[in-house]
Amino acid sequence: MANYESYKKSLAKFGTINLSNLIKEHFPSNGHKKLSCIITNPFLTWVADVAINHGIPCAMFWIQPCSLYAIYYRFYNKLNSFPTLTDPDMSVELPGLPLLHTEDLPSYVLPSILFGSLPKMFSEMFQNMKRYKWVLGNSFFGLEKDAIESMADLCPIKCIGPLVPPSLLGEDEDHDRGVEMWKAEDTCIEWLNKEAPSSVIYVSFGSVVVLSAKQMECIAKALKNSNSPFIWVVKQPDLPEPDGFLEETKDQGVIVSWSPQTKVLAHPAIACFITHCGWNSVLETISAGVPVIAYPKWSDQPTNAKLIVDVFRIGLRLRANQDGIVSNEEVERCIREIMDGPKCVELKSNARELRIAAREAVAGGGSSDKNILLFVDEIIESCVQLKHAM
Ligand SMILES: O=c1ccn([C@@H]2O[C@H](COP(=O)(O)OP(=O)(O)O[C@H]3O[C@H](CO)[C@@H](O)[C@H](O)[C@H]3O)[C@@H](O)[C@H]2O)c(=O)[nH]1
Repeated sequence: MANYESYKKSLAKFGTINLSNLIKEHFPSNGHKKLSCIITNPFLTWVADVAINHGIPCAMFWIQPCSLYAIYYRFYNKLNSFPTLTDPDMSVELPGLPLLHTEDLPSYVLPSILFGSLPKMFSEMFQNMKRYKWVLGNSFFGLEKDAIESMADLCPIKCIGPLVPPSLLGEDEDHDRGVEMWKAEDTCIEWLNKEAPSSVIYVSFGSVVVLSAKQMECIAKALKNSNSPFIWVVKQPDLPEPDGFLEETKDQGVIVSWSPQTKVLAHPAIACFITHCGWNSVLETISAGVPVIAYPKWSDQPTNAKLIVDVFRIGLRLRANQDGIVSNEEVERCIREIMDGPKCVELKSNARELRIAAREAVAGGGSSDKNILLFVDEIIESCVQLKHAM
């Protein structure tokens, strides 16, 4: 953590100097080329200060759900009541959101985790939102309508998402751009091609979460007992496994260290996604129309799981026992329920509807498309105003 703190400080110090130099060099104040806007993410708060110092309007691109934006804004500006050390289990009632119990709140607003580098940064940022002329969100209006509307008079957020590879939204794969964090094992797609439609469980916990050996064993046992084909992304070098798991499941599933996730989710053989609920994974599963088994760990993930179950209505949530472990029986229960249970049809149908809604949002004339055009118009407008003021 000490290293992370000094890394952050040095990034802010040298980032400020370098970005300022870059602007001075390429867009000098007496030159004819002007920077009309800087877009930054929420984790580089110093970028907004550089932009202000150079008289350039700044937009913040919020990369988690708008619901989280609303929660943090209200929390850090003390607009509503949140759990405290003396009342740690209170439920939180906020406009545009379902009633949030402690287990649904982002971990950073919990009284036990209030301190640390990220809460400090969020606190400074959310109390200084005037530095941003625009806040853009990686979501879409139809998905989080109530939360978005609840912020309209406070500090509006305009959604321009979902920002997922175009192939997930029905476009040609050639249009996909982006960087892969790690080299994906594409062979799992060949394996998927041989599986029946809607039969495969996909399991992945994103780039950060690492599960305990005990937890991995429970998941392994559940996958084996489900008798369903599976793809499981395991980043740890050693897979803690119950005796004989690899041998006994060699014809049932595939374990990869990193998958081509968006291609996997778009594949017709996928039936459901067991996920830690990172927001990118959530947007990807929504765009692919795949129902979810939610296993949130920290940060925004508990709230994302709440949204998945109670707002988007496309999934189920795993419950941990008193030791903090999700048992294999619990995982098996949710697998049975999502594959075959009474709610299965409804969850699938809701997921299909959201898939359509996501495509409509980014298509010409859709809500996200309109917002991005509006954003561009406003940038042009602010350039004109600046010119007149000079
Ligand atoms: O085998 C894999 C596993 C994941 N992915 C990709 O990796 C990304 C993972 O992103 P996300 O689902 O958001 O998870 P994290 O990497 O854990 O994201 C962090 O950042 C997110 C955005 O702020 C937060 O929502 C999460 O809580 C936080 O853990 C996605 O695009 C996946 O498609 C792959 O390509 N292959």
